Amino acid sequence: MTGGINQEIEDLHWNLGLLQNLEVGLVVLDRDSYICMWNGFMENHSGISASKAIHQNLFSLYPELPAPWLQKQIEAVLLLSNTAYISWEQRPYLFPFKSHRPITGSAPYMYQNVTLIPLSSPTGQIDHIGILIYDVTDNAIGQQKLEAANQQLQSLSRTDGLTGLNNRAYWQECLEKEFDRFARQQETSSVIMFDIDHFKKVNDSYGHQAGDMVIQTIAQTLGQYVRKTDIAGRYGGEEFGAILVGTCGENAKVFAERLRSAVEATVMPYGEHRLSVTISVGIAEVTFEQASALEWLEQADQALYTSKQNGRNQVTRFE
Ligand SMILES: Nc1nc2c(ncn2[C@@H]2O[C@H](COP(=O)(O)OP(=O)(O)OP(=O)(O)O)[C@@H](O)[C@H]2O)c(=O)[nH]1
Repeated sequence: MTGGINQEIEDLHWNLGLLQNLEVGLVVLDRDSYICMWNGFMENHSGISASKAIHQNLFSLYPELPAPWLQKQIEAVLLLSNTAYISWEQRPYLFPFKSHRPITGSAPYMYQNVTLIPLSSPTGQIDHIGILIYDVTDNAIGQQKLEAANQQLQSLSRTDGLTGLNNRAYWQECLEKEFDRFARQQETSSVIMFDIDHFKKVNDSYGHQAGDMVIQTIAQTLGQYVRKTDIAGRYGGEEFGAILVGTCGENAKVFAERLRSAVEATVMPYGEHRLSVTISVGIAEVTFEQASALEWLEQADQALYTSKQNGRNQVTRFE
């Protein structure tokens, strides 16, 4: 019998030793949030010894904690007798511990997953709560880096390399979205397409590099003229498009005329040369008669063709 008790005490001693040295934070609170256990991990990262922490109210000891939120979580765990998990994605950390990992030196604090466990007494009553703090800084930083890389990749896959505008595939995707939005919300929009006039001559006379520089300059002008909500793109070699969100055909014509005259007035120095070009523009407003975004685009393209036919350097609205 005595041996049994001795064995139990020994087991308890071992268990406490393990909990004390666990690479996980362990805090046990009573129903009034007074600390009953504060393991080595908590001591190391908080700088507060167990002898100082135990018998203290957690929220008095740690005023930085999000008290109303944590109290609500604790109450729910005690009431429902259910374990609660809080991931770093919901709340990056509970205890404001510094990150000590050398490879994640960029993390200002330790990211934490937190588990709240209801603890029952020998009589079966839930009168304590265990808080486990897992240091997930490496995972969190890894995931954040991956997300940033994905975002960068996505942005690259949508961007035209020469001009920095949206590329054709992404721009067309936006046009389709705008067409669907019109079907749902009936808010008008217009699309403009434009093409640099006699661009072949620029390449032939000054070389491909000069041609590229002209394309970049026109793209910049377009970028300066569109609103933040508009979507500008490079459709092809020297052809551009812009979705003028919430703009009727009449106002799109005013916009296009301004853009046309700005391009005409732009002088582009290239070596000892001063280059200038003009653009032909086509406009189409979205309508219920169009069966698809493609038909909407084709109407703008037809209007652009009319501008070319009628002598270039002009704006035509599809009627
Ligand atoms: N420098 C450069 N040239 C390009 C690029 N993409 C297409 N081009 C050139 O753009 C020219 C387009 O010529 P065309 O389609 O005949 O039209 P244009 O000379 O502009 O004449 P119009 O459109 O009828 O006024 C071709 O010479 C293409 O090689 C590019 O990225 N850079």
